[in-house]
Amino acid sequence: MTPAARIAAAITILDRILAGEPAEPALLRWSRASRFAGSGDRAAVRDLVFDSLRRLRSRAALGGAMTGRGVMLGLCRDEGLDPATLFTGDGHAPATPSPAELGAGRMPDAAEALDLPDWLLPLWRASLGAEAEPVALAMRDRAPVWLRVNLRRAGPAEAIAALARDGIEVQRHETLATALRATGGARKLASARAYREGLVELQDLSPQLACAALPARGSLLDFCAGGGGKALALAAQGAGPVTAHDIDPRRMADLPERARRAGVQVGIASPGQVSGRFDLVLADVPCTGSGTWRRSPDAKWRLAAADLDRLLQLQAGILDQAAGFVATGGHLAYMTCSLLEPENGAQVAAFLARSPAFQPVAQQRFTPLSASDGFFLALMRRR
Ligand SMILES: C[S@@+](CC[C@H](N)C(=O)[O-])C[C@H]1O[C@@H](n2cnc3c(N)ncnc32)[C@H](O)[C@@H]1O
Repeated sequence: MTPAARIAAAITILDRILAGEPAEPALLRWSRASRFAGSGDRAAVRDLVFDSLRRLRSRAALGGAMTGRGVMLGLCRDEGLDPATLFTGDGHAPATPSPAELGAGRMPDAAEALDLPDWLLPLWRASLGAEAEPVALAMRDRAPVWLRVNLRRAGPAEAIAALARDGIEVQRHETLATALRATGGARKLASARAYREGLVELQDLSPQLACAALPARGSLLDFCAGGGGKALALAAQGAGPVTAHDIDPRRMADLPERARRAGVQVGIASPGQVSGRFDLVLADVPCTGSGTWRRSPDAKWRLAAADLDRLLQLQAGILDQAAGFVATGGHLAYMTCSLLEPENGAQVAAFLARSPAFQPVAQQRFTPLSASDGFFLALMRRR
């Protein structure tokens, strides 16, 4: 595909997303209907779509319309490309822009330039204070790929060498020995030996830092285990026995295989079948995901105030339930991948106010300025 044909494809996909289709199915539908597109084309079209979604408002302002064409004309202006060289109307290229289209673009206003929805902006500012603008701007860029070295299988040097043999270059984090940032060849990871044999796992730096700050000794219950990323990290750090639980067991379907590959033991508890008390209970609750909008940028535009209200209630209920499984002297770790204070500090403050058996131990918010994805951890202890 020519660069112009890739832009035309991105226009089609963006129009579907703007009409309400989620991004991943829209990309998949295009891929299935475009057998002529090679893997390089698919990756390039995906990047065009995701880069545009991260910067949707500013690009639509620059391009003069909240449409696939408007957003792609905005990309040309943003990146200093002459639209006339890509919007040629030749072959599979997009049609030549009309004079009205060419005249419609303008500079984004202050809110558009941050690429956040209007309704969210006051809450974003209240949550992040002086970091609100730099974090919003960081969320407009692609997220880095981070790997976690699984110390059960290999040390960092061995993992780095195995990755290098498969053409994957990494850089070590300054303080966390198990965290490696992929700087080249990340697309080859799924087939790399280091990944297939469990020497490394894909895990963002922020949850890695959060897990490293937890007391990983004794029994662990991961109450909202999902795919089990945190349970695996803590098992590798030495927690055990480890029990994974999720209200939707299908979300844990791959966990036994992931645990086998990682060389750790994880027991699976069916919904409602958890019993006893644990030294450490994780409540990695469902949240807005506002810290991970670089990876799922369409979620930024789909979130509504009513979703946040519903999530706040769900989180409070899960915290109360999970707290019931913490042993005396044990710890409760509340985690979100959100940057919004009502889901983070305020949720924890309300829990502590209604749960005198618990005392706060530590709280930390991670952002792209200090770590990688937006993430929140509160550690509490049962007296
Ligand atoms: C943020 S995800 C967990 C991600 C996971 N810990 C990981 O590291 O990959 C939240 C999970 O909470 C689960 N969940 C939602 N409501 C729940 C509830 N009431 N009890 C337990 N799990 C719940 C969801 O099914 C979802 O898998």
